[in-house]
Amino acid sequence: MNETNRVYLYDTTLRDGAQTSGVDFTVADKIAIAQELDALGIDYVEGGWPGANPTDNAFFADPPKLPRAIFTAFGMTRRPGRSASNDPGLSALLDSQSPAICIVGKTWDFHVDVALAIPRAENLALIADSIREIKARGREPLFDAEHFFDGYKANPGYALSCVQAAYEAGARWVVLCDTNGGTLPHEVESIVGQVAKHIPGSHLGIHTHNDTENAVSNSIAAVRAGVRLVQGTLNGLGERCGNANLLSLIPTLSVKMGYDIGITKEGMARLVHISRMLDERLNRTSNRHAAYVGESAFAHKGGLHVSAVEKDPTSYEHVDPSLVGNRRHVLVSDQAGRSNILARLREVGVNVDPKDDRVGVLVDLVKQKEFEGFAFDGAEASFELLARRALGEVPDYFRLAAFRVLDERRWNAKGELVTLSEATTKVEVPGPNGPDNVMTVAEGNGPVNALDQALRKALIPVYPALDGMRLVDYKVRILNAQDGTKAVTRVMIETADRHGQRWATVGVSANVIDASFNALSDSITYCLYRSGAAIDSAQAA
Ligand SMILES: CC(=O)SCCNC(=O)CCNC(=O)[C@H](O)C(C)(C)COP(=O)(O)OP(=O)(O)OC[C@H]1O[C@@H](n2cnc3c(N)ncnc32)[C@H](O)[C@@H]1OP(=O)(O)O
Ligand SMILES: CC(=O)C(=O)O
Repeated sequence: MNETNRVYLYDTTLRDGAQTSGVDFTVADKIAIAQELDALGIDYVEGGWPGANPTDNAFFADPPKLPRAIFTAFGMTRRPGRSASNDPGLSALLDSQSPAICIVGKTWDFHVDVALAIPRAENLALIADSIREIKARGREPLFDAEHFFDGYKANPGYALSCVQAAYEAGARWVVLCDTNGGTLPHEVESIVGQVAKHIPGSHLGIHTHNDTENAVSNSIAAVRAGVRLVQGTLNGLGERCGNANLLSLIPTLSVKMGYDIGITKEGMARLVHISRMLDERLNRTSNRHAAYVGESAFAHKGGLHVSAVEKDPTSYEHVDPSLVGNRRHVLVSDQAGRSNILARLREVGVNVDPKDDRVGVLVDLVKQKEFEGFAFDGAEASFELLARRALGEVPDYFRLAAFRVLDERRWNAKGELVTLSEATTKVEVPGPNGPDNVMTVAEGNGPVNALDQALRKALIPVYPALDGMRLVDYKVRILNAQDGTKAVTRVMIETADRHGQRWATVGVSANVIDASFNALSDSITYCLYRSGAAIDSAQAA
């Protein structure tokens, strides 16, 4: 691979990513994320802005050991009226001991006039002096040319003189920033082409924002025009609409465009893990539809798609999902044909002859149920039960004879207003001498919780496998909102067992408690089926 094919990656998750609304990293988060980035093979890891806040100060005071990546501090040029050697902001960066320092500076004449309110020539001195000081102190200087594209459009000569000042003062990388995120790919490609006539591409970088949904495209356009360093963030975090998503850029630059980005095959296969790790740390729901790494990035729903994917996955997949650590999913819904059903059955270990009449019956059943309001795309356990029941494989572990739920709001002994629910269930379970009718009562903080508790009380003595099963998510959706309180509701439940295995079930009814019971009942049945609970052994118990 020749040198011009090498594109360096610079991660700014811990700095620009920290500017995302709702994101607030702890020092522990920063350490864990920096280590993941290093293990992935990112060239530069920007840790934050030493001197800007206590978290970044603590992080830079005791930075993680990164065997591979260049740990980088971010800050701004010296302030007007201060010398570079006596500027408190610059001193904080130099005190951080990080081997590389990236400083942001103005390149749009409008910002120099309005935000800094200094003569334009003085801004050039701010930039050059700061870069020279960093270099003189033995660090690698990088220059983030703020608002470069807007600046270039307004006054190309001045914008160029700013980046040239940085380059001539010794900046290893001059990073052209689309700070407001409004530049389009064709503009980026053309402007970078102009700049590359003055500063070699091997010293140019790109930093884009996603305000027109073009951050990744703009980065690609810049690379095509010659830049050899790309700044971005994990999952596209960043100020306002975010930065270029490195998790999209990495496979695109490497697998599709053939650049050497220093990421090994093993690193590439960790992309899904890294994306989810970040979401877990930030307590955010992962974007199912994220390119490459989303749960749905290789999910096939349309019957025509699945039919072809079954013959050859490349028919509807732009890359092999395993390259980025993802996997293929086949969804079952009213968009399904026989191929979806057969593929899903195979996935769960059921081998049916494709010509078996029951497959057609199951396709019709799924479509009818979806018409009634069920959604099996997302409730895979309910689909598996539906299929296995159609094949006569699921025993009747228990039978509900009746349930009743009471809700009460009252003042408790401490003078607090509390709402409590009480559920009574009557279920028929296998007993040593034939079916037993068990009646249980339980309280809960809501009707579904009370129902869940009452059912477990009845079932756990017979089926110990249910011990440790817990509800982890509960969602209600109104299906025909125009009917107001008479609307049909769909309840989706996610359950986990004590080993951390999770499964999702669905229930539908005009009555939300009834819909919840149906989803709950499927969830319990699924747990029993998977645990291999046998009715005979339950009877023995
Ligand atoms: C495009 C980007 O995303 S750059 C990164 C932006 N990120 C952040 O700002 C997050 C961290 N920032 C902070 O914690 C604070 O802003 C600090 C600590 C850096 C500075 O805080 P303060 O000293 O209170 O200043 P404040 O944030 O109000 O304003 C910034 C000042 O820097 C000046 N300034 C802005 N850019 C530059 C620059 N490149 N070079 C020199 N001075 C600059 C502004 O003109 C302003 O000066 P003024 O106070 O004389 O008007
Ligand atoms: C430096 C930076 O974050 C920007 O210009 O957007």
